[in-house]
Amino acid sequence: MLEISGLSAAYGQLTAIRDISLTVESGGILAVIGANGAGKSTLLKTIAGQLKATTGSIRFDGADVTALSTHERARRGIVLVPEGRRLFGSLTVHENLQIALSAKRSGVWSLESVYELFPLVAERRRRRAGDLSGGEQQATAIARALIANPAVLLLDEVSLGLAPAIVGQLYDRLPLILEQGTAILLVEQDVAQARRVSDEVHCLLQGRTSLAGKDLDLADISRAYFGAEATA
Ligand SMILES: Nc1ncnc2c1ncn2[C@@H]1O[C@H](COP(=O)(O)OP(=O)(O)OP(=O)(O)O)[C@@H](O)[C@H]1O
Repeated sequence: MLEISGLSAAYGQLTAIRDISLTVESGGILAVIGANGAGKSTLLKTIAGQLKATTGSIRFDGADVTALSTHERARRGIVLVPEGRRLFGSLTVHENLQIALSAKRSGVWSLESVYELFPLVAERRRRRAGDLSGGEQQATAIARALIANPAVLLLDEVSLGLAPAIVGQLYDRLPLILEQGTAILLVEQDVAQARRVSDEVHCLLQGRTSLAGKDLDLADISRAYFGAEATA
């Protein structure tokens, strides 16, 4: 469904990702791991169209979307939940979700069904988003993205700043999203979480793929994550 080939992207002179290739199938889940600054967020931003690719291609549902705008990619079903959640803090949870209705594609996800998926978000619907806990905000951000009925959901560091128990609860919802045929590409610094929830792990080191595959050995992941020198 999503096929990235030889993808590179840069901020001015700084090339942040180089020659990345990966594939995510419909209903599949792939986790991108790596240390701070490895290029994980850059990869998601480039796939979502917020950053222009300098080389390589992004194919989605059989079409080349590399040159399309963020808006057009979203219309086709590529939806990003950015790092930091970016909710409208002064609006209620319900209002934040209502805004997403304007970008709604057809599918099972609606206000009712995302409230069912995240009962805590439903309970907090009349609260200002800025007053919610980090976990509640993250659930709201995922709910907002789902309302668009994405074909592929890009999740940037769901666990950032959250207690492990909350992260576990959020990740436990993912199989219900995958069941609908949505693919998920997520970024995660926590290797154990990444391995637990994904079919496949893709490790970045200084912008390049250092390891990728299924059922990877922990020692290999550690070398790929930190670089060979760090573990030597
Ligand atoms: N807006 C930007 N302008 C310039 N350089 C940037 C920008 N955003 C990121 N970078 C640089 O690009 C590289 C990759 O950053 P990126 O945020 O993609 O890494 P990351 O793996 O997501 O790390 P983190 O876990 O810290 O978010 C880093 O060297 C970073 O300093």
